[in-house]
Amino acid sequence: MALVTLELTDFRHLRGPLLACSPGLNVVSGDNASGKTSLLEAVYLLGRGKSFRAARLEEAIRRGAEAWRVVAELDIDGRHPRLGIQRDASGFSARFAGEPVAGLATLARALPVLLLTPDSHRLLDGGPKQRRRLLDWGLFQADPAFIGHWRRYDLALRQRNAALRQGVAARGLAVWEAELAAAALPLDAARRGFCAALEARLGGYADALLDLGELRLDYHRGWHRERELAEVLAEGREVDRRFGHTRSGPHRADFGVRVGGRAVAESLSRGQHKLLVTALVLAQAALYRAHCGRACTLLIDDLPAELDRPHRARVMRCLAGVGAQVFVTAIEPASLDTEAWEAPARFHLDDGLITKLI
Ligand SMILES: Nc1ncnc2c1ncn2[C@@H]1O[C@H](COP(=O)(O)OP(=O)(O)OP(=O)(O)O)[C@@H](O)[C@H]1O
Repeated sequence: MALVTLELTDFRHLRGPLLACSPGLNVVSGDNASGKTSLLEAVYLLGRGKSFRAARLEEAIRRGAEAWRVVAELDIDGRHPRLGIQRDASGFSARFAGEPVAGLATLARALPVLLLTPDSHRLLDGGPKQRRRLLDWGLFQADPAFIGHWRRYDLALRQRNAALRQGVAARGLAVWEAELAAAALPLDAARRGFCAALEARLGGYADALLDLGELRLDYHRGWHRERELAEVLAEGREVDRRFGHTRSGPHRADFGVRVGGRAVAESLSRGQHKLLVTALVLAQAALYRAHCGRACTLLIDDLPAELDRPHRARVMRCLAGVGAQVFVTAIEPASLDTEAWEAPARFHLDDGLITKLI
């Protein structure tokens, strides 16, 4: 799975010809505000249908224009379908292989993208939502049944929350609690298994990038580890009523990384933090490959930031070995060691104008 070509129309200030991408490394260089992050944003939008930097997609419409469009030719096991997205006055729409796309799941399957930005440290030291998303994206890709488990649980959760707010009596709540507890089981089992697989890969990448010593990934399922969820929900009814929502269950799941027995937030430098998050994303890309038998597309914004030359070289070597299509941005392309890559594509940006360097 890879982007073969990319065509941008009125997407922020980006302009230029159809871009022929490498299935391996793509280096995107340019000064500050030249459009490097915008280029990654366009690719991310193709695979996720959401931006990582703007809540409102109309913000990306070039000033003075009425719509933006991003179209790519993909390579999926030798087939070459087109994937196109646009945001115009009527909203966001997408087409894949000539058909309108109804949900984001189609985009995510067509172009699996993973992202690393200078803000990605939040994955480890921010709230649990991003970590749950990481697990669920991986499971969504790896296990066709996962989305069904997730939807069943989500529906039961919304029903119980609505019942709590409507003051439904205990007997009525118990019906949703039984369903919630049943729906929680496959979700929890899938996440637990995924965390174990992620931990196994993470150790290898963390060793290659950081020399930290023993590293643990602790999975928290979202309710007391020795209790049945139905019991916990029944006991917590009155407090849940006051809060207006369900406080226990897989929607509160999380994981944490510990190094030498200590939480990472307490013990690592910023550079080490970045390397550990990089190791986590590499582990995710490797797992995607192992589960799906294909490459995903890795987007890395400002790779050199906060890393010294030896560590940048280590990251580039690990990236070359993970078997993904990679887009990296850098102000100075010479700061990236591309020796391990065959025929990287190089793009340069100058105030939004993209040129491919030969
Ligand atoms: N809707 C838009 N229309 C036109 N130009 C836009 C729009 N949105 C953003 N820009 C321009 O894009 C520029 C920012 O681009 P971007 O953040 O992609 O640059 P960058 O190369 O990643 O920068 P840095 O290296 O500083 O992070 C801004 O200067 C802004 O003027």
